[in-house]
Amino acid sequence: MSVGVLALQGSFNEHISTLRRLGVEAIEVRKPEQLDGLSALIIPGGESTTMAKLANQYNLIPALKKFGATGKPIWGTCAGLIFLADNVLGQKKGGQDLIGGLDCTVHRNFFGSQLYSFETELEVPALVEAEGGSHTFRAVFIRAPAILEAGPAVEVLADYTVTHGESEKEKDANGNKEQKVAVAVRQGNLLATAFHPELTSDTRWHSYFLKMVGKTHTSVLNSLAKTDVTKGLLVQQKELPIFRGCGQLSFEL
Ligand SMILES: NC(=O)CC[C@H](N)C(=O)O
Repeated sequence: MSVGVLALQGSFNEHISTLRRLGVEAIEVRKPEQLDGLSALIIPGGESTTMAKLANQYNLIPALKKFGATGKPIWGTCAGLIFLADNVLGQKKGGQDLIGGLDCTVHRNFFGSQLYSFETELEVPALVEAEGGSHTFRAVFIRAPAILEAGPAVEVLADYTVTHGESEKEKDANGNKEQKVAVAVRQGNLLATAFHPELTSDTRWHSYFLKMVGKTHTSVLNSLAKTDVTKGLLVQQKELPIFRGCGQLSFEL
């Protein structure tokens, strides 16, 4: 089994390291033909408009849509979630190419500009049930999107409540100060997270995805069972893009 990671821009290296650490063959995908024969695909975080432009240049959009139509698992993290959404609010003028398939409405920069990036402990019951470990997950939100509406086939795995400011402008469309949004969802073979599991040392989201991919791949499941997820930090916290001025993730406002 091999898992492709869209490697045009953003945090693809971190996904690849985590997959390899879990004993899985990880392939950088930059050309349509590199999707052939993959068991699954990860679309990393980064900047979705830039990624879409590059995907267009490499003639990848039709191939990505075709890959999605095969029903093979795809996991989108942050910008990857935007790529997978059927409906995106807050797009740049002229719009952007999307793969679609995930029946939801996503706000591209829901939490605001880069300054409003944050980390939090998220409750993710389905992840803990499947993978064990701590009852919360350290979630890194970097100029993150959020899922505002989801169709009936979409299972919400984690949500987050934001408190808007006092002014009328900052209340949501219904005048509420508090708003609960979904930040991790699953719809069949599509998994999407508004945050960046690849930037933490906790490999449970990757294991969860690999189990979606590898129900029939016992060798992978066996090697996952032997992996000690607590060993070694993938990225030291001080090195996260949020702190180092987005070296890896290039943002456009
Ligand atoms: N960290 C991220 O992937 C940010 C995504 C960003 N909001 C976008 O529009 O693409």
